[in-house]
Amino acid sequence: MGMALVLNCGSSSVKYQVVDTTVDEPLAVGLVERVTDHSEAIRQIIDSLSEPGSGVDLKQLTVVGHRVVQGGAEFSAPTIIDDDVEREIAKLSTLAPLHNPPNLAGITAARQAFPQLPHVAIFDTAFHSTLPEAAYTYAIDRRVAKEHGVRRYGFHGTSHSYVSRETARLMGRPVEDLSMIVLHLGNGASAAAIQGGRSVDTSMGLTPLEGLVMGTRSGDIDPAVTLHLARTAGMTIDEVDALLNRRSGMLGLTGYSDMRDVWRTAEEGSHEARLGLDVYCRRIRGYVGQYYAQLGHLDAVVFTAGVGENDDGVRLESLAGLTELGIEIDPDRNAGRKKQPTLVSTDASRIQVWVVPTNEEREIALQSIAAVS
Ligand SMILES: Nc1ncnc2c1ncn2[C@@H]1O[C@H](COP(=O)(O)OP(=O)(O)O)[C@@H](O)[C@H]1O
Ligand SMILES: CC(=O)OP(=O)(O)O
Ligand SMILES: [Mg+2]
Repeated sequence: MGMALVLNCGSSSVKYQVVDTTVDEPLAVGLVERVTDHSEAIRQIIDSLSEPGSGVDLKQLTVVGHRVVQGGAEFSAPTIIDDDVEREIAKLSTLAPLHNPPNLAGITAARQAFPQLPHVAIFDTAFHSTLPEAAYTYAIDRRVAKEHGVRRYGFHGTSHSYVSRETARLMGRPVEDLSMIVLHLGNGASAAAIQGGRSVDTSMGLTPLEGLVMGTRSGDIDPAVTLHLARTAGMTIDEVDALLNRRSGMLGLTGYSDMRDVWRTAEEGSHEARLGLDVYCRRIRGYVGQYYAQLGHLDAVVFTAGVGENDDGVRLESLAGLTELGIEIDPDRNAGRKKQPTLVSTDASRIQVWVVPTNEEREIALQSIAAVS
């Protein structure tokens, strides 16, 4: 039992929740957008929670839980934060350049605001620590890989873990008996193959750049694209980094990183927007096929996060044409945004397709409270 303030500090936003384990709904939930200064954002959050009528008594807090994206090989469990842990998280920033720096800024500001409380880091990478060696190993010189820690880590683990357990519960079967593919499609996006509740493959790699097409990130490309741009276009490493992480994906293809804008312009007749959607959905379909083959048996495909929960067009198009593989969406069940878990496959579909809203903040709260109990 306990009460947690959860901070999910992103590159441009801070999401927060106050969670009491004895209550299903959060006591407070919010989002501060267009954040440039995380100390300032956290001060704003604390001010608004301190107001009478906020529904929260901050004196009741027992822990502050922080989302940290990259935990590297060091962290595979919830970790109580001290100065050493903060330094380790800072060192891992090169392996999650859009994420660990804001995560850390949030930790520093919150430790100053609540010095008397324990602070716990919950890592995106932790759930993927079960990846088999063959799934996390890149086919490069193994001495170079070992010396520089080059391997696949995987991200969005808190979401993949929560959503896979929630899906098993909804299907009325033990998660230990199920094989599923979870598609976390937010601004960042990743697929995970989950067997018996354990992650056995995932599309993000050393950093959150690999895999699916995302809002501003390219996902999979030939690594020689980087070399080519450096050699023939004279781009620096930092320029290529910014290109692939910040100016690619849907933004690079269509001019918009938000799927609502992409659909709108596609419907207005933009060829680029329509092509962007085709590239996005084709990549998802490819990963579903790949993970289906790796798992050998599949019970469910699950959509979650901003795009997965809200974008019926992406769901429909990415799983189109898979009836022979036992995957068939029902267009009527699929239609619309899903605020609640929803079965969207036909009754004839051998493999169930679900939309299950994620709740990273609640999961972080529960894990943080457990870590200090
Ligand atoms: N109604 C909607 N229809 C289609 N896409 C949506 C809708 N609402 C949100 N999205 C998509 O969800 C994305 C944000 O997803 P989210 O999971 O909140 O991302 P993050 O946690 O990375 O900020 C937006 O960029 C947008 O593409
Ligand atoms: C790891 C990652 O890509 O996170 P987000 O989707 O929040 O950007
Ligand atoms: Mg997210």
